[in-house]
Amino acid sequence: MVFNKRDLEKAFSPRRAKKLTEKVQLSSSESVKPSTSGTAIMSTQDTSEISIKVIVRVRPHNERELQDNSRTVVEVVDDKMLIFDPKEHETPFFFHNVAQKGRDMLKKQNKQLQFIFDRIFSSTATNTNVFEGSTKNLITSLLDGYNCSVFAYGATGAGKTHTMLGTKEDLGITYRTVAELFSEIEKQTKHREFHLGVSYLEIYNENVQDLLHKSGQLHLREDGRCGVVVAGLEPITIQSAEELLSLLAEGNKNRTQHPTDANKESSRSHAVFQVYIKIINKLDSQVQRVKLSMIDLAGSERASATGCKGIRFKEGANINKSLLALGNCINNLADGIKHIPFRDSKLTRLLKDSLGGNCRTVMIANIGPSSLTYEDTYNTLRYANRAKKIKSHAKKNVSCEMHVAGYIKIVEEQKKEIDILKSRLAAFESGTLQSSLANKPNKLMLEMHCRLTKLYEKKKDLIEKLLTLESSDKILACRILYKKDADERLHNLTTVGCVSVEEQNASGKSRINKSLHYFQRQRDSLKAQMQAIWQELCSVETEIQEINISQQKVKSFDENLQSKLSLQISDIEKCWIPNMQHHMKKFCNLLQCERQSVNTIMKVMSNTLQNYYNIVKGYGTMTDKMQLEFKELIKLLEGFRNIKWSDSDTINDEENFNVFTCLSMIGMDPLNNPMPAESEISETNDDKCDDRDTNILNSTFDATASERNNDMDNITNLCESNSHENNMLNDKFVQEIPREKTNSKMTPRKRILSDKNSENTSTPSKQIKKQLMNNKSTVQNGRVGKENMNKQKPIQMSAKSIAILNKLKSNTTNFTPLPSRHNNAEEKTDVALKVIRNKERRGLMTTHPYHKYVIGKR
Ligand SMILES: Nc1ncnc2c1ncn2[C@@H]1O[C@H](COP(=O)(O)OP(=O)(O)OP(=O)(O)O)[C@@H](O)[C@H]1O
Repeated sequence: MVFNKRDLEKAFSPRRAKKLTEKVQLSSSESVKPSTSGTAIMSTQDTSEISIKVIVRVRPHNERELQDNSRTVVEVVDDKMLIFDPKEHETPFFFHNVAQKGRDMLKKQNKQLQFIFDRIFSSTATNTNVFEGSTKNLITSLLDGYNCSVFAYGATGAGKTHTMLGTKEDLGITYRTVAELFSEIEKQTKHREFHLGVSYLEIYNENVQDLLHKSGQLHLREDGRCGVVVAGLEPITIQSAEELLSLLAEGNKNRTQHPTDANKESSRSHAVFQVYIKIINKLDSQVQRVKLSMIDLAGSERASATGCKGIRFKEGANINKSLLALGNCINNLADGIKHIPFRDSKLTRLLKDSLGGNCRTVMIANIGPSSLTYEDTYNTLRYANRAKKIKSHAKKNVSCEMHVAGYIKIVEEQKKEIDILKSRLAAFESGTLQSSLANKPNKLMLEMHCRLTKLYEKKKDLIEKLLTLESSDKILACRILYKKDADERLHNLTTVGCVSVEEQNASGKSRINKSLHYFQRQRDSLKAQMQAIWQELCSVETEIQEINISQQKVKSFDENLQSKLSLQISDIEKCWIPNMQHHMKKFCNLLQCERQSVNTIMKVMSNTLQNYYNIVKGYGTMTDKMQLEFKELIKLLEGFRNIKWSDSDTINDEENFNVFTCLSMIGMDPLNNPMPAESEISETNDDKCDDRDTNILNSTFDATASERNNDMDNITNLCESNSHENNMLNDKFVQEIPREKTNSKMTPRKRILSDKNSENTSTPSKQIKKQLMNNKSTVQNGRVGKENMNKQKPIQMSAKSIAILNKLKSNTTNFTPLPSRHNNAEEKTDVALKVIRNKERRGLMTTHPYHKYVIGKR
């Protein structure tokens, strides 16, 4: 069957199209509004529907058209609108030399049809312009995974081949598109891998032939996955756009071309150039397969125009047949009719994807400008106008291989994970789990950890309280020690010889005893508090150990929880340090106070002794021995501090020293240690006062006795190195030493001074009594030096003073008093001494001067 112009016009008749549109509008609720801008307005919500992009290109006049002086029937208004068969500039019609109104009735009326397309290229446009306005943007879609098609339609000699293939001077859009493709691929090779293959085939007389291989007739096959494929077609891999050029040239050689009246190089077949691209994403191994089809259709032709006969005529008929099928498909697609007759021709079967399927399509309608091709141009424009309404359903191509590979990968990973979990579960059930899973805290573990945290907090709190109490206890023990020292000093000075019990009681001894009792009561209270805290601490420690044991039976804590507990334990151990520091501060303050007291005592005693010395000397009762004793005393006073300091290095009983200075750390492990106070102070409650004091101060006396005994030993040694005349003084110290040195408990005090080495065999008390009587007589006889009389008049003196006085009296040698230091402290001391002496004289003194002074100072 040969199709002529009437058949084609019928196929693309706007009237027919109108009827079909009305039918569709009645049968479908979806309405398609006519496009006025070249872009169809989609009424559906399916955004994947996109219209075919329709581009019109007007070729320039060819030689024949120019020679015939034909009229231009296409006027390009702008890049989107043209007017077909525009009105001509009318020359006036004259009848009998009179210009007539109205048109020339002999002339055909101009159609003046306005067409709007996506893009219109005038006759001056180059292939570069066409490429940039048509297929350049397709490359992005192509590499995004969309199939793309470009086909050139038009009458024979309208410039389809020129647009698609071009010339050497002006390469066509096929080459330019592939060149752009390679350019884009080059930019994406870092993340994606590309494999390109090209094929070039022709449909000639309804036969499919491979233009790049001599393969004979090929057959089209429907593939459910990939659509229509050409069986036996062998794509050729290319690496650059330049390779494509040679391939196209080679293919074109094989293409069926014959000269016709309309076109010297008329293509008698539909040429289909396809680029197959396999894209592999390097990151996730995703594979995409896309296809770019570029089709140079054979031109529709009128037999009269081509002048073809015979074979050429048959060719033309086949061409028209396939184009007619294409027109029918386009009409149905544009009208939204479900049945599309793709199978009517091999061309439509091959273009199935490009027109109505998964593809982004660009149609380039080529037209001639001349009135000589008036009908062809008109038909082509109507054809293109219909094609605008076609909507394709483009979607991204994602290879099934990617899904399978992805699923395989996921399945393998999950299998590995299941194996790991199974092995962990087995280990957990067998109780040998050491993995990180085993250490993950569960609810029970978290509860245990929470309880342990609270217990450790409580333990720290209790230990801090215990250390505070222990510090207070040690300070109290030290104060008791100093009180005992004061008592001893007082005792030595007030219980000499004839001093009565009343006088002794009237001294500061009873007050000291009261203080001692008070301190002891305080220590008892502290001890009771420590006892309570200690018991609480023991119960907390027991609970901690129980939790630890039960927790270890289940499983150990994970690293995080364990490190938190370790931190708490470390905090508990460290809390000893600030408490110890605080205790040392208090202890040093106490030592400083005591040192000041002792210094004051020494000053006062030195002044007193000097006064007495002067009195005795004034009375002329100073003996040599007294004077020697005085000198030795001065020597001792001078060197006393030095000896003290050097002795501090000789402390060898470190444990006893630590009793006062160091706080114990046994609270850290209460279950394996006794309470701090119990470890240091023995419990005996025999006597009320002395024994009790002794018990309380067991540790205290041990420490200080040792220390002091060292002092005494040193002093003794020093004295022995001098002369035998020091013996009396030595004996004085020596007889005190055994009380502290040999007994941990305080022994009853010896109140009689003995001097075995003394020439005088009488007891010191007797001597004192004797001397006291002598002094009394001396005083009564008024033999008192004027100087001394002016300063003081001793009427009543304490027994100790009298004893010292007698000693001084026995010293007959002259002694120059030490130069007094004129400073404020000494002046104050002198004033205090005067007050004391006056009291002594009046017999009003009820306490020891030192004691009163010191108390007043404090
Ligand atoms: N835009 C243009 N600029 C310059 N010359 C053109 C242009 N378009 C077409 N021609 C020329 O017109 C002639 C016919 O063009 P072409 O062969 O491309 O037509 P065709 O549509 O492919 O015809 P057929 O369908 O018969 O193959 C050629 O000699 C070509 O060089």
